[in-house]
Amino acid sequence: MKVLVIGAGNMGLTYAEGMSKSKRLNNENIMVLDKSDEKLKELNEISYFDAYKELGDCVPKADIIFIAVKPYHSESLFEEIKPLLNSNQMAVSVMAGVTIETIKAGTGLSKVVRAMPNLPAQIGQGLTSFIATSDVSKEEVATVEDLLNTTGKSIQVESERFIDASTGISGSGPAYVFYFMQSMMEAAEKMGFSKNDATLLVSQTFKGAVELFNQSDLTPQSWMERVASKGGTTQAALDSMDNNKVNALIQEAAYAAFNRAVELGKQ
Ligand SMILES: NC(=O)C1=CN([C@@H]2O[C@H](COP(=O)(O)OP(=O)(O)OC[C@H]3O[C@@H](n4cnc5c(N)ncnc54)[C@H](O)[C@@H]3O)[C@@H](O)[C@H]2O)C=CC1
Ligand SMILES: O=C(O)[C@@H]1CCC=N1
Repeated sequence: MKVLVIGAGNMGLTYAEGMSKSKRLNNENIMVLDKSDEKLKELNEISYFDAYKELGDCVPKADIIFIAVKPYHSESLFEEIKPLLNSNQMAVSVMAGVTIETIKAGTGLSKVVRAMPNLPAQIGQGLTSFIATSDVSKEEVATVEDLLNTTGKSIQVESERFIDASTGISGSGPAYVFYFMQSMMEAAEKMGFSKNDATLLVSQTFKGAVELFNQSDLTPQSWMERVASKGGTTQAALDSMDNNKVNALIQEAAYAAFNRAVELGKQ
């Protein structure tokens, strides 16, 4: 089995690296293509795959083609790639908002997997949601699942709506966490801490809180109650967040990403 990754950016390279550790593939079976010359120089330095610039040199050899270009580059890529594909090949797209219908029409392929990963995939801690068309066999789904899991965990969803929904939760979600971290670091610096200390105070707090949560069966609400003493400091902060409707605003933000994914799919 040979896998080709098209688009060697954050996501494409992450998958290429993850898959290089898969028992299903060895390095000669992984091909990576990027159209940027600068990127190509970088790719040629990496030993765990073969780098390509021309679609014609690698697309016909691939069984599975991972598409990891930006959504707005998909149309031109589809035009170039379509004449080179055959019906036995499978496309796995990680592009936000690009629907299965669009991928099928653009590539002419009927075996299509649409996936939504997230950035922690870079350290093997990603979460990918995915859905496969009915032409993808059970064995092929298992293969794709194994490949996706080289970057973390995955869930197979029932309908494409959940791919767009998971874009609003897990796909874009790491940015919400960074947003919260940034705000807390700014508050720490305003209180007089150095940048280094502010960074440590916040990063270790996030790490510890997530680890506590992961090692228990408790809900976030229960953990909040364990931190907060009646009439104490945490309650003052939580009340401030409630008064400012932070919960509703976070949910609104997640829906904004979900809606944007749906909107991208209509373009
Ligand atoms: N960055 C993230 O956290 C996530 C990104 N995604 C999706 O992954 C996809 C890629 O995102 P990133 O890796 O962040 O983008 P990126 O900009 O880092 O990488 C895209 C790469 O594709 C290359 N490229 C563009 N057109 C090409 C073509 N026709 N042929 C070959 N290579 C081409 C570019 O040179 C670039 O190296 C996007 O569609 C995005 O929606 C999905 C989930 C999370
Ligand atoms: O912002 C984006 O459109 C992509 C999809 C999820 C994370 N990054």
